[in-house]
Amino acid sequence: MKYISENIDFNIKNSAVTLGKFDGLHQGHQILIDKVLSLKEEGYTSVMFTFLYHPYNLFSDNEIKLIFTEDEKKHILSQSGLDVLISYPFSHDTKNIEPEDFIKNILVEKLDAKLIVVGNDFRFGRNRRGDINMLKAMEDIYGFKVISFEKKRWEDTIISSSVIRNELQRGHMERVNNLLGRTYFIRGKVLDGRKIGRTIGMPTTNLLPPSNKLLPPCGVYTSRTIIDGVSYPGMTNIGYKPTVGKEKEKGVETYIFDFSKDLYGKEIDVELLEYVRPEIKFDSIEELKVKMEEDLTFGRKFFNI
Ligand SMILES: Cc1cc2nc3c(=O)[nH]c(=O)nc-3n(C[C@H](O)[C@H](O)[C@H](O)COP(=O)(O)O)c2cc1C
Ligand SMILES: Nc1ncnc2c1ncn2[C@@H]1O[C@H](COP(=O)(O)OP(=O)(O)OP(=O)(O)O)[C@@H](O)[C@H]1O
Repeated sequence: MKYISENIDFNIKNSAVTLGKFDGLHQGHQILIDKVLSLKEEGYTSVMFTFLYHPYNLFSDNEIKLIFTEDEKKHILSQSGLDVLISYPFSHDTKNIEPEDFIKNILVEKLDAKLIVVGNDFRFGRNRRGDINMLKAMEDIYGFKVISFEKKRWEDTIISSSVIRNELQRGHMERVNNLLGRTYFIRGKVLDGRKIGRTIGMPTTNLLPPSNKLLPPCGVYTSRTIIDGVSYPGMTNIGYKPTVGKEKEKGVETYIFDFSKDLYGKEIDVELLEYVRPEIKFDSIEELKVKMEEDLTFGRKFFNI
């Protein structure tokens, strides 16, 4: 997969392009991705056009945190067969582009779009004035075709990134994973912890996600860790480790069942399955150790191991 970001001087030919923010690459997004992939088989260049920063970040002090960071998104899409991912810089200029100019300057001139694949509520350009009716009205002028989809639902809920972010902030992992249609994960390089885990007989892997990664509430979760394509069950603590001297950053620490290889420096994905309990500040490491043993017993039952 070709990845284009920051650079706005690209020139792609004969494309089938899907447009949007695509945070989470959820089931609804997947319909559009599958469509451009099927058009790839017909000879089109399959493209996802998205913006590098979540559009709200530029205009509010509160950074919008993402279900999947740019790296995680690239990781998922690089395995999908998509030809090109464009993360267009989101600046004041981009925000203020008139929708007609977006169609002409970007979709037609830079992407040579022949097919434009979007959800039926897709809006774009200054004041979100552009929509599928505007795109359809320009089909004959520019020689492209618009393919639009009804918004996919899960049970009674219309799936969207905002709904999933909301559930994630409440720690409703099963719901998050159902809405996503994939398992939420945190990708990162394994860091050195304080190495206290080893001394209490529980070696763990520590990840420190970037500040714009949306994490669920602090607490213990059942998890699966993907290492070199192999999935290992475990128990993950999300939080600040208050018992052993509070960390400044919210971290992701995992005990993997029956695993003893050294993982320092390795890139892993930690998938979260279910919330188990809150993170607790214990009065002693001994009490923490007892609780962690209980977590592992719970986990072994959960995974049937
Ligand atoms: C399953 C699990 C549950 C944990 N629960 C808590 C907790 O409730 N409170 C806490 O302060 N730390 C908790 N921790 C973090 C421990 O403090 C940490 O594993 C230990 O101090 C070792 O840290 P180190 O890897 O930095 O050496 C938990 C860790 C795991 C793996
Ligand atoms: N449930 C869905 N079913 C089908 N298409 C969808 C669905 N949700 C979004 N899309 C389409 O996927 C593309 C990317 O969507 P985008 O990420 O911009 O919106 P979203 O997932 O609804 O997020 P937000 O909650 O931030 O609006 C758009 O073309 C959008 O219309």
